[in-house]
Amino acid sequence: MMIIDSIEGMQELARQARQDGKTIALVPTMGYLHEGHASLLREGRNRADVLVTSIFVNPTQFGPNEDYQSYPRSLERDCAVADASGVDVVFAPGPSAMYPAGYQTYVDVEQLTLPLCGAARPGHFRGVTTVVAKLFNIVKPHVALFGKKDFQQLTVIRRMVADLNMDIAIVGMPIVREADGLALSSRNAYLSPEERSRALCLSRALAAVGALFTEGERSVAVLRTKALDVINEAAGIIDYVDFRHRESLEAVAAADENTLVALAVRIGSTRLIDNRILGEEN
Ligand SMILES: Nc1ncnc2c1ncn2[C@@H]1O[C@H](COP(=O)(O)OP(=O)(O)OP(=O)(O)O)[C@@H](O)[C@H]1O
Ligand SMILES: CC(C)(CO)[C@@H](O)C(=O)[O-]
Ligand code: BAL
Repeated sequence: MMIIDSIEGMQELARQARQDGKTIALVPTMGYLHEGHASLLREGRNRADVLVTSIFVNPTQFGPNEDYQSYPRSLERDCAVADASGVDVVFAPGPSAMYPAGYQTYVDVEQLTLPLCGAARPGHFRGVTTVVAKLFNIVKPHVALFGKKDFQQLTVIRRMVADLNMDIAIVGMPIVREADGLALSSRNAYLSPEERSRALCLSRALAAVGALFTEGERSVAVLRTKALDVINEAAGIIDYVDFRHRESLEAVAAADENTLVALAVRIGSTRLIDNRILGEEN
């Protein structure tokens, strides 16, 4: 496995691979890799000749009062996970290589970034789409894989790829959870043992909503109240609990199989997200 930190080095490797007729898969990450990332890497391994993962904590997607500085980082550990998952190249550029002095170009997807995490984190998706577009230009993948845990991010990236005619297949991967239901997240590392157990309210709220839906309940007001009850009981601070169409992300008043239930909750100072589609298992 190679570790590349220079943009030119990565571009040259990608250019050569394409010239040799090889396909490239990219799994973009912010590092501190866990089993959720590993599931994306294993699928990427199946889908292309050359598997690249990027590790870059992207400053432009963090707000001024967010956790850019404290975000967990461990390149050595990440390289071990990447290697064990069949990665050929870890691309780990520094912030000044990605955003040199004078940098002033951004990619903005409009309506899809207005609700949910876009409303809660102004400017977040502008940073995400910008860095993902840059990574696509540097790594030149044929296919890129993203987790459904960040469901809105996946939707926004699909829109960007379609709107800007990027010739890249986007693959959405299922949410990987701990045995008790907690969605794996690098930010879980911030949780104390007591917070870790309260953090189960996210997946439990989604399960409770799913169970009511299966029993026939379709009123978003009723389903939402159920989720709020579960989260409030665990003293979670609600950022949003929202019911939206899975593709348009428009708000719905009555739930159906295509309804996305998305939530963001703070447990102590840690902000966690989770979601489910009502017609699906996960
Ligand atoms: N539990 C998970 N299951 C499936 N995919 C995941 C999971 N967690 C993260 N991913 C995916 O891995 C990719 C990189 O995500 P990222 O590095 O931000 O990890 P993260 O654990 O989501 O971190 P954070 O704590 O910042 O939310 C994204 O496409 C994300 O959706
Ligand atoms: C896609 C991404 C790597 C862009 O920085 C990030 O938002 C993430 O890890 O989900
Ligand atoms: N997984 C999305 C990255 C972020 O929260 O900034």
